[in-house]
Amino acid sequence: MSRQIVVLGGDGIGPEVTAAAVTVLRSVDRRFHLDLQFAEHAFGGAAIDAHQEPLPATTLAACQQADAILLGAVGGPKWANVPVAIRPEAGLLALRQALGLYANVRPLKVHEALLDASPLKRERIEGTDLVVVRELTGGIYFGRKAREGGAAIDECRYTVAEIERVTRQAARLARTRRSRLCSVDKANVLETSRLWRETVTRIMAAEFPDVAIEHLLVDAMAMYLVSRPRDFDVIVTENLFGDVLTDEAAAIAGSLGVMPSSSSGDHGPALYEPIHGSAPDIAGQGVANPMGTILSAAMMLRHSFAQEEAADAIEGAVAKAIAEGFLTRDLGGRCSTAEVTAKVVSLLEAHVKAAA
Ligand SMILES: NC(=O)c1ccc[n+]([C@@H]2O[C@H](COP(=O)([O-])OP(=O)(O)OC[C@H]3O[C@@H](n4cnc5c(N)ncnc54)[C@H](O)[C@@H]3O)[C@@H](O)[C@H]2O)c1
Ligand SMILES: CC(C)[C@H](C(=O)O)[C@@H](O)C(=O)O
Ligand SMILES: [Mg+2]
Repeated sequence: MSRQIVVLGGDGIGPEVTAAAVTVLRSVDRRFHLDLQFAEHAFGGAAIDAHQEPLPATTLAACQQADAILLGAVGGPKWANVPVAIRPEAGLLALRQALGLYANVRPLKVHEALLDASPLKRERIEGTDLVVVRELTGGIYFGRKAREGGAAIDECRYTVAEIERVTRQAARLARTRRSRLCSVDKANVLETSRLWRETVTRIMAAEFPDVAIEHLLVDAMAMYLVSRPRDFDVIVTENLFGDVLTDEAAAIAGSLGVMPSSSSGDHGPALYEPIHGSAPDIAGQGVANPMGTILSAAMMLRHSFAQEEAADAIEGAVAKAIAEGFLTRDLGGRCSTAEVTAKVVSLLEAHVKAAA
């Protein structure tokens, strides 16, 4: 049974990091016989250039029929002035919405060898192991947007059902970990946040009495995340807060370049992408850190294809490459994208031979 993976490289360093992850997946495939098939499709700014729209119908149809999707990143200065409705980022939001990918899982585990790559003190961050579950298809990102008179409007709207389903995903994930959930909102000011807090409280009491729940305001959370990150297990929050807090969390990991993610809904294929953007400042130089995308590919093997062993092998190889100092510039190293990728592949091959 072959597995169809749609690859959306996108823009800037996007195609560089997806190519690295595909190289790693092909290597794993040779050892674990997963029968992975890859098909690349136009997306983001590259699709605007070729087809005048960031999410062409053919790309969306291919994604809908895929078993999983691997995405690099979209956007960049070249498309800064295209009409808002067809910006590269609008294509990404449209894809998330069309596929119903409401639960975006962004894990953060600090690697021992990267403790000094973080701007934070090592004794504060050592042992950090948390996951942010970011609501991805609601909130201010998808509300009504308008210009009226001299003003601009971005409506923030959440339904009870949207909050319930992401809470359940986060609580189920917490059960597989340390059974602690922290819900982040701004319930002292926002009506959507008051509904968020009420709903999370009700679902947790009724369905997850075994999972400890705490509620924090987002401004305090922004501070706790860097002052006591070890205290958190699973964090659940709305779309915009999750976007901001996870880039902040990347500073704990050492770089945005190492943070993976998965986005899934109740049906259909899930999407896997690093949390970083197209990094126009380093695009085309061959120095992008491919680890976030490679680790996203490991999440794909685990969650979409139930290939625990293959996923563990990739994560183990990335950890070993880090421990042996095969690092790109963002982590203080001198390796190119290709050198890091080749190292991960050679460690994977050695690992599989040793296990055989
Ligand atoms: N999911 C996505 O497609 C996505 C996510 C975030 C931003 N964006 C878009 O990307 C464009 C650039 O945004 P930005 O500059 O604010 O954020 P960015 O994440 O692209 O870059 C921020 C900084 O981190 C560095 N960086 C990011 N990923 C890296 C990697 N893998 N290796 C080494 N360094 C890395 C960059 O060089 C830059 O200095 C914008 O158009 C934005 O909308 C897209
Ligand atoms: C590019 C942008 C639309 C996107 C977001 O805000 O969701 C990005 O920052 C992310 O974190 O995936
Ligand atoms: Mg972001």
